[in-house]
Amino acid sequence: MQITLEHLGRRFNKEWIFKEISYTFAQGNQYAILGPNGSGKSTLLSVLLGNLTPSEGKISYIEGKEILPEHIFSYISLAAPYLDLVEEFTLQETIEFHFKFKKYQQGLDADAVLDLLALSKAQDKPLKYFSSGMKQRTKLALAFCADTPILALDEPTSNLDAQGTDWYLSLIEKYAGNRLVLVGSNQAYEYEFCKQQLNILDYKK
Ligand SMILES: Nc1ncnc2c1ncn2[C@@H]1O[C@H](COP(=O)(O)OP(=O)(O)OP(=O)(O)O)[C@@H](O)[C@H]1O
Repeated sequence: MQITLEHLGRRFNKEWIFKEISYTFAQGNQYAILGPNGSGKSTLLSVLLGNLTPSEGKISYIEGKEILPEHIFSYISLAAPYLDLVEEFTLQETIEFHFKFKKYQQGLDADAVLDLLALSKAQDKPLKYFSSGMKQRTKLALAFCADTPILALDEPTSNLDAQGTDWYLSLIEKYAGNRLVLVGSNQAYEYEFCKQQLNILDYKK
């Protein structure tokens, strides 16, 4: 999978969030998208993932052949604070529902995802009774365990304690190696492993 941006820009009303991004993201690499609060990290991620259209420029997706932006969602796993889970579902139902639409990474199944989460006692609990940290762990596990070439993580350790952060870093080692990883962040410990870094502030005009 390769994502290529040519002179990409996005604005809301008259405010340009970023302009003139020409950049190539390639599979097997990890990219940190950096910038202070409100600078546009989530906006850029949303454009990269086909959830927002660019205001100018071009974005193309190549996976052997060109993929149309309207089809790119099936190549992506996203974990983000603004992504809602179905609160009425139990953890078991959440996992089963998610993997009706995405394939498991090789060697994984619903039990393995539960083991990975280490929340087996909460297996039959509706997510509305989960703590914010338990919900964040769930979102991360679903994203890491799905077999998609693109893994997008916006503020991946939000609501996680120190143990949860270590757990997240262990998932990066196990399940991110051969994917195109995008991390929107301003916390060094959650993106330090990213060899490529792109700062939104370099694309303000
Ligand atoms: N739908 C929208 N309509 C108008 N303005 C928006 C919209 N979405 C985002 N913005 C604005 O775009 C700018 C960038 O927001 P964005 O959420 O991308 O920043 P961020 O870098 O991810 O911030 P944070 O680190 O706080 O999560 C902000 O000024 C925000 O108010």
